[in-house]
Amino acid sequence: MTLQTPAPTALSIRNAMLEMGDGDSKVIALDNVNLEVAAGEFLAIVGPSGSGKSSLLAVAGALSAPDSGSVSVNGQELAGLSQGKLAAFRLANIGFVFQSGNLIPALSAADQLRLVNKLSGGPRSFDPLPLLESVGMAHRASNRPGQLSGGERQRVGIARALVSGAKLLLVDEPTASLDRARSHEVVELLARESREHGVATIMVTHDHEVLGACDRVLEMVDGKLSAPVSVA
Ligand SMILES: Nc1ncnc2c1ncn2[C@@H]1O[C@H](COP(=O)(O)OP(=O)(O)OP(=O)(O)O)[C@@H](O)[C@H]1O
Repeated sequence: MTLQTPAPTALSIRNAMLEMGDGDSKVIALDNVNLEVAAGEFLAIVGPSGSGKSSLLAVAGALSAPDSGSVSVNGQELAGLSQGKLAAFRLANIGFVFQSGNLIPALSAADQLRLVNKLSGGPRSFDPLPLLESVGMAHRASNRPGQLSGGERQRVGIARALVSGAKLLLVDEPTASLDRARSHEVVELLARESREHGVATIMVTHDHEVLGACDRVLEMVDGKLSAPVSVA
């Protein structure tokens, strides 16, 4: 009999509460949220507009602190870290991928990755090609974003998010501007990168067509995370 060691927890959120706005327009964006995501797991979060999905990504990514509750990433409790330490921790441990890929227009695909390596204090000998190769973009390494399709930009954005060896990847609506075939390609790529690199990936999406590639799907409603959603 082989005993499998459980994958380490990459993200742990406990009893997180977050209010947004003030006075009469105050809303509870996160209402006692509890979430654990294991290394290598690909989790999708769905839910209506305004239900708190972006707020959850912001808290998981150390971009906002919850009003109460705790967040830890790779075993590091985030509360109590100074702003400087938090920024360095974020750069080394958390990758972000946004809707449009969020690439810098003037830089080639290879230079997008080189810049992140430099900012995160990576090795001088860093070679962007293997990562670009892993997302199927090595042949476009010297192209700038304006010379790439939406799906290709997303691939470069995913490679860039993995440059510093981040073990937590936060992905916001990666397929919003893509057609069905490219959406599937991008989400399959996220699934593969999560598995192969042991990265915990949380993807917020409205695109129910791509949920089959995810290990787990949760729904957010009125700031609360529901039980798992079946995607069978
Ligand atoms: N800067 C802000 N000031 C006040 N309220 C805010 C602010 N940002 C978000 N909210 C409110 O917090 C709640 C959660 O918003 P959030 O952006 O997390 O939802 P979402 O599920 O990501 O929505 P969408 O799917 O439309 O992107 C909403 O009621 C929203 O109106």
